[in-house]
Formats: sequence, C-alpha cells, structure tokens
Amino acid sequence: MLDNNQLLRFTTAGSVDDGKSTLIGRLLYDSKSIFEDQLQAIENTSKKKGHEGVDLALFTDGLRDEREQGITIDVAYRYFTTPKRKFIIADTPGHIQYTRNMVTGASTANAAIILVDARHGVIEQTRRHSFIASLLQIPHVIVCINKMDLVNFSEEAYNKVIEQFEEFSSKMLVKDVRFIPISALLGDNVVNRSQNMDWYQGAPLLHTLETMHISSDINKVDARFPVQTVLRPQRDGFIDYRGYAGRVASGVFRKGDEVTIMPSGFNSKIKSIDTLDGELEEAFAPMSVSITLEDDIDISRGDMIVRSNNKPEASQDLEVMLCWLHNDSAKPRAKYTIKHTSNEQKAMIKEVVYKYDINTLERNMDDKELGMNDISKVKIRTTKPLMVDSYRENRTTGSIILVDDATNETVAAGMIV
Ligand SMILES: Nc1nc2c(ncn2[C@@H]2O[C@H](COP(=O)(O)OP(=O)(O)OP(=O)(O)O)[C@@H](O)[C@H]2O)c(=O)[nH]1
Repeated sequence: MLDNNQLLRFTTAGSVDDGKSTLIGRLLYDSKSIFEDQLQAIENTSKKKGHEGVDLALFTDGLRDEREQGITIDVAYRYFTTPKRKFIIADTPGHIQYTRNMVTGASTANAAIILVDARHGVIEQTRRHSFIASLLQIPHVIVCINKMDLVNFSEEAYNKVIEQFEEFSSKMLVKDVRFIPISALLGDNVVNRSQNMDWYQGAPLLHTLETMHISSDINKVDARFPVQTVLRPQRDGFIDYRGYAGRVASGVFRKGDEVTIMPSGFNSKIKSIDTLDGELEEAFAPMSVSITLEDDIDISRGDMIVRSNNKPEASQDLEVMLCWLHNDSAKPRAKYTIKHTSNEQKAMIKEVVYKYDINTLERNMDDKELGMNDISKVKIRTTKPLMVDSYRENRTTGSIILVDDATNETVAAGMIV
C-alpha cells in the first residue's frame, strides 16, 4: 500500500538564484494548491509589475516579508495539499545563515530538495547543503537540476551534474538520492512531464513527492515516551486520575505493556492510554496522549517511559555532532542549558574533538573554535543523566539543543553520535 495520505515534510536548499522561490511557486501554481482569491491577487500584482503570466516568486513573497520584518523566524512553513498527500515545505533562505536555517528547517524533514543550476553544476553550496542533509539523516534527497531551458534541455549537461554530485556524495550517508531535470520557470518536470526532455524516463517532482514511501523512515521499534506534564488528581480537575501527558517520540505503546520509568528505573504496566476523544489500545509516534500506570510511581516532567525490554542509555557524557547556530562563538568550558526531549539540564562543552571543513569534508583536528555555521564533533558533560539514543537510531531522542542561560537564545543543535 502506498502511504499516500501521510504528511510529507520537505525542505528546499540551494544557493541564491538557483530558483527556490520559482520552484515553490510553480509547485503551488501547477498543482492548483492555492486559493482562487490568492491566485487572483498574484495575477494582478504580476500584471502590474509588467510580468508576462504570473511572477512565481510572489508565492513565497508573503513568507519573505514576514521574515524581513520579524527576523524572529528564520524558517517559514508553507502547507499545501494535493488529492494524494499533504505537504509542509520548510522554506529556508539560501544565504548567510544557511547551516542554521537548514538545521532548523530540516531536522524533521522526510525529504530535502537540493537545487542545482544546470549551467553551473555542483558548487560549494551544493556540497554544504548535501552534507548537512546527510548529517541530519534526511531519508530522501532529490537533486533538482534546474534551468534546463538555459542549457537547451541537454541530457549531457544533466548527466554531468549527476556525475559531479555522485563523486562527492559517495563519502556521505544519504540512502535515497534521485535526480530530476527541471525548469522551474517553464514548469518542465515540476508538476507536469516535460515535453522538451524525452530522454528523461523518471517522474516529475510532484509525482515523486506524492509517491515517496516514508512510513519505513519512522522508528517503530524503540518505544519512547518523554513525559511533558504530570496530570495529578484534584489539582487538574481529574478526579482520581494520575496520568502522564506527552508525545510518543518513537515506537508503539500498548495497554498492558511492561514499562520502565527512566531514570529512576521503576517498573510498571500501562493501565490505560487516553486522549480527549477517549481511550486507545495503542499509541505510536507522533501521537499526543496521556498514559496511566498500574503502580503509583513518582514521575516528573523530563522522565521517560520506555518499554522494559528496550531501554535507551542513561548518560551524562555525550558525543555530539554539533552545529553552531549563533553569532557569538562558544566560550571555552562555558555552561549551557541542554534541552533533550522534555528534559532540561545544565551542560558543559568539555572538548571539541574536530571541526569539519565543509568544502573538503575533511576533519580539522586543530581548530577548536565554534562559530556560526560550524559543524564539529564535541564532548558534552551534563549535570544529570539524559536518556539518549543515537541520532542514527532515533531522530527525536538522539537530538539536543543548547541554550545560553544569560540570553535564553538557542546557540547550537546537535545529533548524538
Ligand atoms: N530560465 C530560467 N530561469 C529561472 C528558472 N528558475 C528560476 N529562474 C530565474 O532565476 C532567478 C532566481 O530565481 P528565484 O526563484 O528567485 O531563486 P532563489 O534565489 O533560489 O530564490 P530565493 O533565494 O528563494 O529567493 C529569477 O529571475 C527566476 O526567474 C528556470 O528554470 N529557468
């Protein structure tokens, strides 16, 4: 069965002028995923600006305005639906804070679209974005070779980009890479099959997104339930109800399952799984539920309910692939708040093991500074144990962020090795 109806999150990456806005506009326009009145407004503005047809970049301009005024959101999300699937696009601006934006926008993405200008081929930004996509273990990468109209729709130009891409991507960990030759401006192979590239046998972009299998990307094995809130009898108006509310991070929980509470290590059984709409027999990621247990155990926010026969590691020493996201560099041995699922502790960066040179993908063992956009392997020590999995096994319980206590700003995001 195709998992068509599932929500697919994807992010777009590319350097400035590769055509990201045009591509998103084309996707929304040709798939008719835009309301009549919005479309009318865009057509009117396009005409006023002297555009022949519609100015596709206007589809993302609303998002950009918001960004320029606020600066608070670095990543804008856009929703659209086709008869086959729902989509969320994390629109990450291509310039300056590329790493930061991509990490923020892509950490929950099922797929990344990496745009390459057919005239220029693979450039530094392509390598950067692909490397970040591989670090974030985005399961599917679609390389869209854009502006094919400017290279006479040449198959040779397309093959050359694939060759360049494969040359460096062989060093990375991306499971599923596909290539699509497109013209975002003219619409070739975006929603509709190109009439100009008979030599391309694959599907257009939208069809590829609509039919991509994503259910196997979810971790269904390791049952993890970080407790967000403890619902107490009396206080919250629940008579005789003591439940633990939160969101299933991964795996499946069933009524009667033997569970362990971490870090305390107490064992119990699931008495019920409740939602506002009633009781459930089972819950899986990313459902928000409240769980009750057969025993009365002292549990607080930040604890984790897991299946007893499959526990995460409780650790105070973490090895983390860290993306630095802030203008201020890391201060040596400075203390930060580490946020991991619903848990928060104090933490210190003990050691910078190495820093990546993103251009060559080589490890620099001597440069220990952590500045904006740097990606480094670090050792972190926390004041109390966190219940962690490796990011490779679990994108939720395997990721952390660091927050500066003084400013309350996020300074880094990391993947547990
Ligand atoms: N000929 C041609 N031009 C294109 C194509 N796609 C985009 N362009 C043009 O390339 C320029 C840059 O496109 P944008 O969509 O603004 O590119 P971008 O810089 O990636 O977008 P943002 O950074 O997201 O604003 C515009 O003038 C587009 O009209 C294409 O397939 N063919």
